[in-house]
Amino acid sequence: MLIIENVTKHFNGLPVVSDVSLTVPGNGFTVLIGPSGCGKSTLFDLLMGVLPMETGRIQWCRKAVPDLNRLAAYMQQSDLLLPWLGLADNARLPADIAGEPIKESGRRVQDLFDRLGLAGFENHLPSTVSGGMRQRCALARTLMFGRDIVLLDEPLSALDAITRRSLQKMLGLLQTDFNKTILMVTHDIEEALLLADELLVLTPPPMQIAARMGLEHPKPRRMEDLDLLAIKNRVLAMLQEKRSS
Ligand SMILES: Nc1ncnc2c1ncn2[C@@H]1O[C@H](COP(=O)(O)OP(=O)(O)OP(=O)(O)O)[C@@H](O)[C@H]1O
Repeated sequence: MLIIENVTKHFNGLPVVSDVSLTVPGNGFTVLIGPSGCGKSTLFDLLMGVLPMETGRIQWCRKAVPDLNRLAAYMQQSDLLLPWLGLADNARLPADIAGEPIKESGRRVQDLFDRLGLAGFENHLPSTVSGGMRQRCALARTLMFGRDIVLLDEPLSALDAITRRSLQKMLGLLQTDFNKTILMVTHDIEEALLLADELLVLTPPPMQIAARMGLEHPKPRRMEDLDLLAIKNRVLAMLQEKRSS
């Protein structure tokens, strides 16, 4: 279980993240949804140890840890693939940096490429494949870190709606097939409702958690589900109210 308690951060004296606490059960999928600029990237930078926390504690598997730097893999909006490397070499980078033998890392990459629908594209350069394929490669690279926790910072926001839906299924695999503990931020309410076990609605800055909703609907989910549609409307109303208050 990942426990995050009382995280606070100011920039230039102004609060950006204000006393945020949340828990992600092992193999859980928690989604943060909030308005643009509410501090989501700052929160992830704090969790990853990129920025120092002013207050806050993190626990993983009942042990206090300073940050998630060595425990979590972080996937961002931009695929950050190196343009001069083929897709398989891009995905293998974390293993290369860790000094893993190429035979072993090559086998792991091939397994991921088979499961993520990238088989046959191992040697393609990023510029020669679609945005969806590049993000699948970025997902494979994230999985190559072999970490138990995955932080997803709007990983699909640069994609068109149809590609996005197919990639959402793939993000679901992180939980069902790869057994990860996942914390994701997104602006897309439907994406949140399709994937989350718990949905946390954020306030405009300074970031606080305005509402916590458990979603026990079996997965895979469909947005046609009337109950999910009702929750979507509730979350939308909440976000609009927070924006205007
Ligand atoms: N290094 C910094 N110095 C000063 N202010 C900063 C710094 N980094 C972020 N901010 C401010 O903190 C607030 C939150 O920024 P952050 O990038 O975390 O938001 P976000 O929710 O990830 O935004 P978006 O949804 O647009 O990606 C913004 O008002 C931003 O201008």
